[in-house]
Amino acid sequence: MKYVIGVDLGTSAVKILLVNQNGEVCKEVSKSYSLISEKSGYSEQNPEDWIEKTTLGLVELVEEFDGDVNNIEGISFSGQMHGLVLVDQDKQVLRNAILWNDTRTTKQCEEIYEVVGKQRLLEITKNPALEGFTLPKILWVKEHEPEIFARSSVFMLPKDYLRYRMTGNIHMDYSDAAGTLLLNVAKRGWSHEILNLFDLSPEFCPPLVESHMFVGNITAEFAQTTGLSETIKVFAGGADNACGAIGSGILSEGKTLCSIGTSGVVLSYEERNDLDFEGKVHYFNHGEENAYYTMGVTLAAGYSLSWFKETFAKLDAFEQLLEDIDEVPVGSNGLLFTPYIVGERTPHADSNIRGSFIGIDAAHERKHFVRAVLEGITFSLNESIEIFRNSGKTIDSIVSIGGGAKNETWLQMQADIFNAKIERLTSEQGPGMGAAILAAYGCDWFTSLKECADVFIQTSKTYHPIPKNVETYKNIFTIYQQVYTQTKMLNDQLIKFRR
Ligand SMILES: Nc1ncnc2c1ncn2[C@@H]1O[C@H](COP(=O)(O)OP(=O)(O)O)[C@@H](O)[C@H]1O
Ligand SMILES: O=C(CO)[C@@H](O)[C@H](O)COP(=O)(O)O
Repeated sequence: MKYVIGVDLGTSAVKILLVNQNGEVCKEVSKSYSLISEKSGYSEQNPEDWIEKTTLGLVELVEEFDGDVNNIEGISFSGQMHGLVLVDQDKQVLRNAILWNDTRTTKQCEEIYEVVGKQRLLEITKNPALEGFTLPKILWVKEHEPEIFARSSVFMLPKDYLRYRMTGNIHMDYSDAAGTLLLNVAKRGWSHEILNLFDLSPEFCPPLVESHMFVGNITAEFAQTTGLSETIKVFAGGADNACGAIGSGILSEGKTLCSIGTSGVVLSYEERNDLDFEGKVHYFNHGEENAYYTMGVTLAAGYSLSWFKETFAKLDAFEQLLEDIDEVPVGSNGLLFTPYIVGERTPHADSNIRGSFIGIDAAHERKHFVRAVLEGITFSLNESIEIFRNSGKTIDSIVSIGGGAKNETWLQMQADIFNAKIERLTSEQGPGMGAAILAAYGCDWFTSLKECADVFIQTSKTYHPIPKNVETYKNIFTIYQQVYTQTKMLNDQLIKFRR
């Protein structure tokens, strides 16, 4: 039997899957790392933590593998998007990576609109200037840490840096490059127009490759440290959402994905690169050649739940925290939560807005708050689904993945709030599975990603909307949608008190 490895370099942890030729997950390893948040709006990670934890994970995986390591033929990657890693001439990391959920760059986003023009930016990159994207982070370092910027020779995204440390080769794939605001998404090349406008040289950007492309072997040193074979083929990999889509079979028109990780996304496959969503949703290159996807993003989806757990129930596991939410009726007895705890992206691109609990009653217990958090996150994702439906898409069936797909009540809640059938897969590790599929296709086990996905991916359970709940949630959703506008001004006034 042959095997491939899918590495998902997430925000909360690196998750590594060993998958055989039948698509069975033979081993799963997860190693977590933390976020560094110096002040409100800042979110960083030390790239060395990614290397250390991935290496540890691979060592564990190889140690517990009872087959011949030479049969582990390929490895590929899925990575948290947009994070800026800057290295110098000697490829030494110059500062912590600034992550996708860091919102310090509102001023740089305004500068991008002024310099490029909003319409032109949309024409080239298909996306608006959002704090989370990479170009604003590059401009922030240029302005605030000029001595660091002057020493930088090339930028990378998180999984590209990990792959560089494993192979010694630097590349970036189209699906991840699409989230930098430096790529001409339709023409699939770095935008020299945008690079010139910001005085950035083309050498600052890594060579572009397809996600399934072979980009080298691991170094002898990395092979020795991990126990992997030096002959293992390394394939580029993709953005976590592109990989999540591949790993959930979102490889043809009409397929929709809901992924609840640290962030939450609703994503739809697009064959075409010339649709106009006016920047209301993200429009990126897929990990499949010449395909695209559109996507709405809730910045703090799983993060809202983990924030609640860390703050109010540190010692409980997620399973314990969620064990009594079934006792709380739909609508959490009038308690409403908005998950804007680090600002928001879709539909309100607003780095200043913050979350709220509305309707706190003396009768509410912890379980009501927990259920309200889950409902608020799901309402936020439903706003993206509404945008897709309003643009003419039919969304009646959604594949749900990510940490959020671990809980049955939450899956039923998704069916009821989205008013769509929810499919849970045998593994909720969509991005890791997508990376494994890229490696399997790269190894020529299959003639297309789709053929591989058909073998590797199975639905384990389907959740159907319950009409009575759908009706209740519809009514509460209209109240939820008002909270943003009703609390916007209050939050703006509170900014000066944030640290
Ligand atoms: N048992 C569980 N039930 C529901 N949600 C969970 C559970 N375990 C983890 N989560 C949620 O999943 C999130 C992590 O999901 P994951 O897909 O691993 O994220 P990432 O790829 O961003 O690292 C956590 O923030 C948490 O909110
Ligand atoms: O910023 C985005 C997408 O634009 C995020 O989806 C990141 O890619 C992080 O993903 P998770 O760690 O939540 O999976």
